[in-house]
Amino acid sequence: MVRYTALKGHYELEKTIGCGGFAKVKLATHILTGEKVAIKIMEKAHLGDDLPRVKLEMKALQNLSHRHICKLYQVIETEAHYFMVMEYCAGGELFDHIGIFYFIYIDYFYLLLIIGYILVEKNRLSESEARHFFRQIVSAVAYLHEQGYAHRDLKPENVLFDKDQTVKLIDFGLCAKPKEGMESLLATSCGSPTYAAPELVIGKKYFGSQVDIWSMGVLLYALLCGFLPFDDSSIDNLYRKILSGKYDEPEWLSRGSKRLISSMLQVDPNNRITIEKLVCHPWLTMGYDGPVTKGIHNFHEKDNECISVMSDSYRISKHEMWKKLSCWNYDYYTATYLILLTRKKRGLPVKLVTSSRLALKKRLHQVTSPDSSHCDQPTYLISLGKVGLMFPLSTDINYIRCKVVDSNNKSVDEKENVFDAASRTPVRRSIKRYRSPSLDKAASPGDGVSETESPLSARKVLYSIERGLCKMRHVLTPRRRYTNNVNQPLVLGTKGLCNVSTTSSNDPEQVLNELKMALISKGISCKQKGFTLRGRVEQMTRDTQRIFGKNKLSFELQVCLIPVAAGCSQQQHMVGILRKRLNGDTWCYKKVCEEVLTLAGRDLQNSTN
Ligand SMILES: Nc1ncnc2c1ncn2[C@@H]1O[C@H](COP(=O)(O)OP(=O)(O)OP(=O)(O)O)[C@@H](O)[C@H]1O
Repeated sequence: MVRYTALKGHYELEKTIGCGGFAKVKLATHILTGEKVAIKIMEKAHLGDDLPRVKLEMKALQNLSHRHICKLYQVIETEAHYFMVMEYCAGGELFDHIGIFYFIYIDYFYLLLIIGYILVEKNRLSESEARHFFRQIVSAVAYLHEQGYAHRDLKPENVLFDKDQTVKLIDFGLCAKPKEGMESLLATSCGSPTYAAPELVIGKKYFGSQVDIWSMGVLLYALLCGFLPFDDSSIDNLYRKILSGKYDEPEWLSRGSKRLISSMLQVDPNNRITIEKLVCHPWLTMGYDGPVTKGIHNFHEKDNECISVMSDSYRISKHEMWKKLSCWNYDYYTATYLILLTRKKRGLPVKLVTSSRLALKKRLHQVTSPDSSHCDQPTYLISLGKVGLMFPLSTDINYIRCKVVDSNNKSVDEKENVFDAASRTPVRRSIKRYRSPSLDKAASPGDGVSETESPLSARKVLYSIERGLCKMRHVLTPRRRYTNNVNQPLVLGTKGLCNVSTTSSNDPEQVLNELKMALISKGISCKQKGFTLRGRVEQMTRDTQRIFGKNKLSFELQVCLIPVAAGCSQQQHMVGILRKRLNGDTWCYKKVCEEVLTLAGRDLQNSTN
């Protein structure tokens, strides 16, 4: 794994959650607040001519502050990389709401259950669901246009959800802010072909606001229909369809939604609905008090509580703290402040990890060399001057064994602590002392080193660390997920299951095996880590091309458990498949998932009949 030293001490990196044409996006924890963040990592060497695009995205996000636009917290530039630390959108992509609806069934006994699932899991949204999400998208785009920006890459992949299912717009790499305002024409052809307006397709000059309206029309159509209005595997045919402006109107669309879609998908941009009219369109206001709201968040506001918490933590006056913050440098101060403010707006406590906890965490970050020879759990050596301290580092430690070692890594003392899970206090179980010949040699008689005593410095270190061990366990344990063992299926909560396909199987291993077989038989290379399969469509055979087009794609399918009721036992869980697109076209991803899940379902049924 690549180590990014610029993030050390401030963020703890976790898994990769997305890849784009320019960036890798990783999940991370902001250490001071313990909040999850997404870090977009871009390698300068790979950016080439796209460097201005990255700079534009960073600048735009520093200026924009809206409830439905993913918030930027920090920008870090090193010799080799750009890092953008952003709000983490844990709820997946809008696309997951459009749905993948195949499921795995076992036998006829479950037929009724299956019919139930068919009714629940569908490939398009109801009008009221679509309205709920689309109002949020329109709100963000109206704000963008008001600020003089056009997004120019609106598509379902760029509409994410946070854990409360609130829409967050991402990927401002193609946005434009014309110097003379939104009334000036743009010339750069950009965006995804399927969502591109006719004027972009023919390479005419265009208004940014008008191409965004067209893309939103395509998006709304996809939400309500479950497929695209203009689609073709040949790009020439696709462009021909876009320029004709002709698309099917399925019979389930209401008259109101047909009218709205048609007003957005006007080939002549001058006939297209404007954003001012869109926010109060009757279809969008139906069932709501009024037009789409602005939803502006003033993140650069002065909040005395957040400043006070930070000034206490950094041990500087509130005045000094605000002076640093109000420069809006998008450094670690800005990140901490914006995260605290976000927490406050969500009604969560405004607090930081205390300095003693931080000191412990810092020591953890001094970890230099993993060593597994001393203990059945992995052991790490932390350098503390002349002596080192070794202890097993694990997130579910109920016991910690520390060992003081000399500069040659030889043990001079060892302690063992068993934590009483209820009281969270350490109970010393045994102390085993080592006699180190090297220390013996080095120690003068006055040092007090004897057969039964460790050197003073080592003892001091041990006792000081011992006091902290209880806290360390506290720091490490609360953030455990239900299970962090990759060899156990992940247990999901009951909320926000939009990207999970349910199955009626109760055997996660069996589902995993069938999925694996299905991937392989479709010619998709797959890597397994515990209950997660990472699939890659890369080397195109004629067969895979026929099914998936020429797109490259990577995605994850994770077999997980879904509790049927809160606090239920393992037997009362349903087995589900959590989907995550990592890279590549979403419609291709949808097709792949459908094919694989159907095939796995068929095989499962055969194996149990
Ligand atoms: N804040 C976030 N929270 C969760 N996931 C994210 C976040 N930002 C990005 N992602 C994931 O990472 C993927 C790539 O991010 P993004 O689109 O910003 O990268 P990019 O290189 O600019 O992409 P593109 O090639 O489409 O322009 C997204 O599709 C999404 O799945």
